[in-house]
Amino acid sequence: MDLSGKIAVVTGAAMGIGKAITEKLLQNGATVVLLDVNETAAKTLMEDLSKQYGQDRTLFLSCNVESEEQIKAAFQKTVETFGGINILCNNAGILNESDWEKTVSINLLGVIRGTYLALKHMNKTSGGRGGVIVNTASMAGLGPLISCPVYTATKHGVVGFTRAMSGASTALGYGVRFNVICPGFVQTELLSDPNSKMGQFSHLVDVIEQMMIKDGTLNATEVADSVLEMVTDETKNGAALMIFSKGKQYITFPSM
Ligand SMILES: NC(=O)C1=CN([C@@H]2O[C@H](COP(=O)(O)OP(=O)(O)OC[C@H]3O[C@@H](n4cnc5c(N)ncnc54)[C@H](O)[C@@H]3O)[C@@H](O)[C@H]2O)C=CC1
Ligand SMILES: CCCCC/C=C\C=C\C(=O)C/C=C\C/C=C\CCCC(=O)O
Repeated sequence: MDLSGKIAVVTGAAMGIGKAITEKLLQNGATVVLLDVNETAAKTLMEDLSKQYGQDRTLFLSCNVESEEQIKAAFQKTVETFGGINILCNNAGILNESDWEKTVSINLLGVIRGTYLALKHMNKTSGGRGGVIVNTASMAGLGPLISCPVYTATKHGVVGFTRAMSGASTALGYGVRFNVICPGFVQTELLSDPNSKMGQFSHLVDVIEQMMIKDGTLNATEVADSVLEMVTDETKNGAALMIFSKGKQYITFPSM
C-alpha cells in the first residue's frame, strides 16, 4: 500500500509512540491528523511537523478518546478537510492502576469507540473506501504484567477485539484490515514514576524493573517501523506482532 495521498488518524499522537507513528507515516507520504488531550505537547510538535512537511500535511485536533462526541467530531472534521480516512492508529493509552476505570475507558473502550466511529467513514459497505486500523496493545496483551492487572486486562482486550474485528470485517466485506502491535517496554513517559501508577501493587515495581533489565527497552521509532509494516503490507490482516528489544515476531494463536 502506497501511502502518498492517504489520510491517517493517530490517537495519542502528541508524545511517545503516537508521535513516532505520526512521523513515520508523514515520512512515507501520508497526511496525518493528530488527536490528543495534551494540547501543549501537540502544538509544539505541530510547529515542527508543519516546518518539515508543510502546513497541509498535518492537522491537530484536541480529542479525548473517552468521549464519543469528541471522536465523532474529530473524524467528521478529518473527512471535511481531507475527504476521508484510510488509516486509523488507535494508540492512546495510560497506565493507572489506582484509577483503573479510567484505564479501561481509555485503553480498551477508547479503541472500541475509535474503531466503530471510524468504520462509519471507512467501511466499504456504507460508502467508505476501506483501509487499515492498527491498534496499540502491549506484550501485556499476551502475558501478565503482574503489577498492572487492569492494564494487562485492557491490552488482552485490545488483542481480542482486533482479531475479532478482522474476522468480522473480512466476513462482511468492510474492506478494512485490522492489526495489533504488542511492544515490550518502550522508553516513553508511560514508564516514568511507576510507583505512583501501580497503586496497591507498587511494591511489585522491583519485579518489573528486573524484567525490564532482563528484556531491555525499545525506542518509539522501532515500534513505529512495525506499525508502518502493518499499514503497508496488505497481506497482514488479523496479525498480532510482538516487538521486543531483540527483534519482532508475529504471534501464532491456537486455531479454534
Ligand atoms: N511505553 C511502553 O513501555 C509501552 C506502551 N504501550 C502502549 O503504547 C501506547 C502509547 O503509549 P506511550 O507512547 O508509551 O505513552 P505516552 O504517555 O508517552 O503517550 C501517550 C499519549 O496519549 C495521550 N493520551 C492519554 N490519554 C488520552 C486520551 N484520553 N485521549 C487522547 N489522548 C490521550 C497522551 O497525552 C500522550 O500524548 C499506549 O497505548 C501504551 O499502553 C505498549 C507497550 C509498551
Ligand atoms: C520501571 C517500571 C516500569 C513499569 C512498567 C510500565 C509500563 C509498561 C507498559 C507495557 O505495556 C509493558 C510492556 C511489556 C511487558 C508486559 C508484559 C510481559 C509479560 C510477558 C510474559 O512474560 O508473558
